[in-house]
Amino acid sequence: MGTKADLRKNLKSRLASLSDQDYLELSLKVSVLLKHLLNDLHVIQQHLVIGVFAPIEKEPKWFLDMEDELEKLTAYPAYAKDRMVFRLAPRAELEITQDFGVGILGPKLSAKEMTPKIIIVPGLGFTSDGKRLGRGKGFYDRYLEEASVIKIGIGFEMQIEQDIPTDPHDVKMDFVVTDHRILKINR
Ligand SMILES: Nc1nc2c(c(=O)[nH]1)N(C=O)[C@@H](CNc1ccc(C(=O)N[C@@H](CCC(=O)O)C(=O)O)cc1)CN2
Ligand SMILES: Nc1ncnc2c1ncn2[C@@H]1O[C@H](COP(=O)(O)OP(=O)(O)OP(=O)(O)O)[C@@H](O)[C@H]1O
Repeated sequence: MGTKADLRKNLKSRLASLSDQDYLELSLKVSVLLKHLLNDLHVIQQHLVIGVFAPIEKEPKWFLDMEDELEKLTAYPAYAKDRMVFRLAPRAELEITQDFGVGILGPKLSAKEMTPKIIIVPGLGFTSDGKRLGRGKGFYDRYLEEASVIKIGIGFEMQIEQDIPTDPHDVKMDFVVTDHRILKINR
């Protein structure tokens, strides 16, 4: 098994090879399965705030098949003194920010800070037993360390690895959703 850095490079080039059309088709499949999982978790009936993300690069467009009611429950990552918090906002109210050092859509500073009950976690790679490889900044690992929250990793089937090198601070997912399947991790 290589290092995290090697694996990141490998996964990034795999994703870069996805055509725009495949990216959209696979995203739609991810979104359909994620919708089923969120229904099973009674997100809308129970008004559970859900931490999501504004996709960058080839992260799945998880929202393509979502119900409109979900928009009232979405909270997006925001930078706060070196750590990440979540602020409630519908997708239409996001604005471009450079707060994390790269241009990403994020909530306005006036948006209400919330503690999500469920977090949709982006990643460069996942394993079927819930390991995750992120972009190497540690924002999610540091946030998830303190939060007792249901963690749903999402990515394309091509991002599923046999194994991923981990450090003690790496946090495991409770579910991994791809374009093919919903993996429930038993821990
Ligand atoms: N969509 C999305 N939102 C997110 C994250 C994420 O991974 N994806 N984050 C997850 O932490 C946080 C932001 N942190 C980020 C850190 C690095 C990069 C990034 O694109 N890094 C480049 C390298 C840039 C550089 O180091 O100069 C890269 O990975 O190619 C993006 C987001 C919160 N919001
Ligand atoms: N719980 C933590 N406490 C302290 N430092 C941490 C913690 N989690 C991660 N870090 C630090 O963050 C950096 C990046 O960690 P790592 O390579 O595991 O990130 P990642 O999981 O790929 O990224 P991300 O979580 O942002 O998507 C490392 O230097 C690590 O020491």
